[in-house]
Amino acid sequence: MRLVVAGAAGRMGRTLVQIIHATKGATLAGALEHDGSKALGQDAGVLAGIGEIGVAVTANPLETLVKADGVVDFSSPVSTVQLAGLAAQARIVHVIGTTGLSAQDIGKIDAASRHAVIIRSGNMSLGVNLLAALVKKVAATLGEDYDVEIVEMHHRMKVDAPSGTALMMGEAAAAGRGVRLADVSARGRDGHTGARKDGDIGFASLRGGTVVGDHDAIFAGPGERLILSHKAEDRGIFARGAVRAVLWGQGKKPGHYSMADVLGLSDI
Ligand SMILES: NC(=O)C1=CN([C@@H]2O[C@H](COP(=O)(O)OP(=O)(O)OC[C@H]3O[C@@H](n4cnc5c(N)ncnc54)[C@H](OP(=O)(O)O)[C@@H]3O)[C@@H](O)[C@H]2O)C=CC1
Ligand SMILES: O=C(O)C1=N[C@H](C(=O)O)C[C@H](O)C1
Repeated sequence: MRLVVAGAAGRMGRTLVQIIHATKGATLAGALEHDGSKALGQDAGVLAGIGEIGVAVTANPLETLVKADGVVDFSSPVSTVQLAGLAAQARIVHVIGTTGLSAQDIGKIDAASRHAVIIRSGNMSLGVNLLAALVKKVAATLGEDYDVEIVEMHHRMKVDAPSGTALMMGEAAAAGRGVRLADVSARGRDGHTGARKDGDIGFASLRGGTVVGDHDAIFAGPGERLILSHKAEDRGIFARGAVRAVLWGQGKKPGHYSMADVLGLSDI
């Protein structure tokens, strides 16, 4: 499968170039960055630390996508929404790892998925997707006597909060309780907030150093706490998941899929 990496000079982009290069059945057909990026014209393999592979970074998405079967995209919300439209025109698979998307952005991605196979997840790792299924089950079992708080920590360069993974955990807990996350979400507590509201799902975000991604879903009940935890140690877990997703997507019907679909976890 001929693949394009969007955000090719970024932390995830460089990891993806390494993983695609090492994956049988996948070849790197293009590397995208934004207009004005310092990486334009550089070899994507050199940027990724694997030596020259003959794929230069460009800022021409249309020209690049028409020569590909799929695009793996960990870039920025503006770029991801634009690429979803172009992937739909080119009828190729679009894997979206970008987080910090607004409801409006997701609406546009939904519209593009009428013509393209789009696989989107706030976290592409096997461990986190399994954890989300467990969070749903535990939330359904414990009910509202146990307060749910989601705590995440990431490296100092991360630009969005709460993380996409934290929101996935929140969605899973809300689904387990049969409520909408938007109705019960408590974010950014500060000052005299009053006591916690029954049924709230709370979020707290920490930033610092080089932390790849830590997430805890805490169920705090009367006299005990249950904590479901995931610690990412290497970005390779996200990149391998994304490559697995794009290969899975080839030949599927157009639609907006999740990593749970790819991993066969949707029914848990
Ligand atoms: N779903 C998952 O499993 C995971 C998701 N992520 C998410 O992926 C995204 C990227 O993360 P990370 O790699 O750490 O971030 P980086 O900032 O290191 O990488 C993003 C890259 O995309 C580039 N970019 C910005 N705009 C465009 C554009 N219009 N076209 C092409 N490239 C563009 C950036 O360029 P510049 O720096 O010059 O702005 C940068 O090189 C984030 O949203 C993050 O939360 C991260 C890890 C796992
Ligand atoms: O920006 C990151 O680094 C990460 N982003 C994703 C998120 O927002 O949850 C996934 C992972 O935690 C790393």
